[in-house]
Amino acid sequence: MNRFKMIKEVGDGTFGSVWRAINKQNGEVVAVKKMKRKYYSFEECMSLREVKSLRRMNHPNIVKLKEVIRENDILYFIMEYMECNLYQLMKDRVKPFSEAEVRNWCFQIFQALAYMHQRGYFHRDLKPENLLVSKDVIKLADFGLAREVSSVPPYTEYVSTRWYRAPEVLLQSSVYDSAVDMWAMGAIMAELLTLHPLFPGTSEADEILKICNVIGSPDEQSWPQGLSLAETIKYQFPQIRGNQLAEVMASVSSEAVDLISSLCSWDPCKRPKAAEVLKHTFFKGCTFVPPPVRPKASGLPKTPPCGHPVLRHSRSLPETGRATVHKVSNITDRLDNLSVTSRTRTTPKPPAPLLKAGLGKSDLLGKSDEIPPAKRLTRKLVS
Ligand SMILES: Nc1ncnc2c1ncn2[C@@H]1O[C@H](COP(=O)(O)OP(=O)(O)OP(=O)(O)O)[C@@H](O)[C@H]1O
Repeated sequence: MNRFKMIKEVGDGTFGSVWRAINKQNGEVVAVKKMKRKYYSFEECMSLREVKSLRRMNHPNIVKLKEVIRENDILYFIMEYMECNLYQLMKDRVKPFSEAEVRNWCFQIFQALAYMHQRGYFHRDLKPENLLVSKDVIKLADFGLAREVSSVPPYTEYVSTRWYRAPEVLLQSSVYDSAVDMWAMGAIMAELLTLHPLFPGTSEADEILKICNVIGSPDEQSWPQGLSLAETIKYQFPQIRGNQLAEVMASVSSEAVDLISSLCSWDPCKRPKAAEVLKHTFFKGCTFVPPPVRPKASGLPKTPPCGHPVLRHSRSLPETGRATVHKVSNITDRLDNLSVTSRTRTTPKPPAPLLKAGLGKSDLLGKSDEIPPAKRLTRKLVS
């Protein structure tokens, strides 16, 4: 790690602290995520979800993992550096973002989601803190909870931050899919447009209550499977008609409200897929160019806002034409053979316990909301 000069801590999450650093060899500014627990073998690091999923992703709106380094049993992720996260941008704002800004960010994120969902992954912990921004480019980060769609349920571990957690996860369904990311995006979009979290539950039970208050309680018509899930865990939904989303979001366009209400549908099957969302009228005028067929345009200085062809590789690679193509494929190669450096100590260490994101216990059954201690201290518990 002495190749890197640590400049400043920029983030402290449950699993790692993130630093802005400089690669002394080439002067590149990078983000170094230093994991909090120790890793005693190379295999253990390579089986981490964050490594397994991120190394397969090569999309302009997914933060790039450049290197994985294990040194003295400490694991470091070297990532491309981003200036801030969406929560930081929101918390000091008085005036909500314009719809044009929200449209530009969300269009990019839905492209990243369409890409990863089509490749069989879903994120499971979408929240403003995990959406990183540099200028007008936004990228998905923190793949610590990402899952392969093809992985075999039941999914029993604690998943996602409560305010953005889909109802099927709150009701402890052991089978769920990429629709959980779509729910979270509905809540995030609404928060961006109003600067208030849409469902700021103080516990899991309160989270469901907050959802009912906004979209009304589910019934046999809107979500029959949800009623069965509730019955299984002996949970009784409050009977609430709910406000209209349009009332909660008074100054927001009808297109935005329509999209948010379809994303925040009780029934996961009724939520649109990311690829469908890109065609929603809210994104009218935005042009989607799927990554594999993007034109090799001359080097664009930065990610263009929606409405322009998307070719963001050139942002970090200021070459033009053929040279750009060459560099991009180098990056792909590098991702395929992601550089993993491991410097082990000679003294053997006992095997570390497997990384667990948490347990699936719920306060809906009178049990505590088992959130890792660091999460308890976050804004998620502020009502
Ligand atoms: N590539 C990056 N560039 C700049 N800042 C970053 C980068 N990656 C992460 N951060 C910052 O560090 C914070 C924590 O990072 P991350 O979410 O990866 O950690 P974590 O331990 O997995 O967190 P969580 O508690 O959400 O599980 C992020 O919210 C962000 O502000």
